[in-house]
Amino acid sequence: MNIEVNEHTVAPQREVFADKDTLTRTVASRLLQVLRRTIEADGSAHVSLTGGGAGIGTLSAVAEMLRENAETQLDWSAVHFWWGDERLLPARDPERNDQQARSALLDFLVAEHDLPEENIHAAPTSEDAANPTAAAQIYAQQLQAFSAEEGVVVPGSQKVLRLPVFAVMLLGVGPDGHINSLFPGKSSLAVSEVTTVGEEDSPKPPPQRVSLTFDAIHTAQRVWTVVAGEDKAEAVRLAFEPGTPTADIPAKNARGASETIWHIDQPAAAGLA
Ligand SMILES: O=C1O[C@H](COP(=O)(O)O)[C@@H](O)[C@H](O)[C@H]1O
Repeated sequence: MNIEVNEHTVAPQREVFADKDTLTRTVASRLLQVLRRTIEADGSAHVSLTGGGAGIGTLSAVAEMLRENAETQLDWSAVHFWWGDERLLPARDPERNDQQARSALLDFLVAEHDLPEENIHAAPTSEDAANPTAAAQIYAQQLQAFSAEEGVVVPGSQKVLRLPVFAVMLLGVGPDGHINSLFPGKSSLAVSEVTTVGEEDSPKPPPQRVSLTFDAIHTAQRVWTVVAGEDKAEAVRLAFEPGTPTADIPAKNARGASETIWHIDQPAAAGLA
């Protein structure tokens, strides 16, 4: 399978941090700044969240900063949360990315900062959808309901997708180089012109998942990877090595329409020159 990197998106910058804590606190602070600026400019802001250690760590860091400093407050009623991928499990299952995000930050925002429940756009659960394909269709409809009428053009193409414009899309990177639930060698990598795709057989449990596609990722204004830990070092090295096929390391194609930043801690950056 040959998957082309979308060269019309922005090539990645990378920033290396001493440790995961420094990384997550820096990204949390930048996220708050971008949300504030986007709300000022557009009246609302959409953000796509990720699961995984550094992704959830970033949300915990946002919560910590809000508890520490009233200066960081913003109008949370104007912020909408989505997910780049989700595990097809029952609603309250602790393995769901949305449940982990709720524990780290979202429940706190609802309770203390007037985030409306309806701004939390969880992907379908296994109670909502019988299989990943059905879940992908339902999630696509949820996204479409928040699309501008004219849709969003995938950079460098005539493809128009119906989804909100994400001010920021956070992405974790697995040790195998996966992002969202786009795993190496899977047919989901080649799915285009739609926003979502189902995965029946993820190599990382649980097997059934729903994910945004590469095309959907490329419409995000800012794509920020958050990568921590020595088990990610080989995936990070390969992602920045010119000849690596995207089908082997999907994270190579983690690129945004106006900004792409890899936030990497020292252990994960060990293989970089
Ligand atoms: O399964 C998933 O894994 C990735 C990365 O997780 P990590 O624990 O290796 O950091 C995550 O980004 C994705 O959202 C999640 O569903």
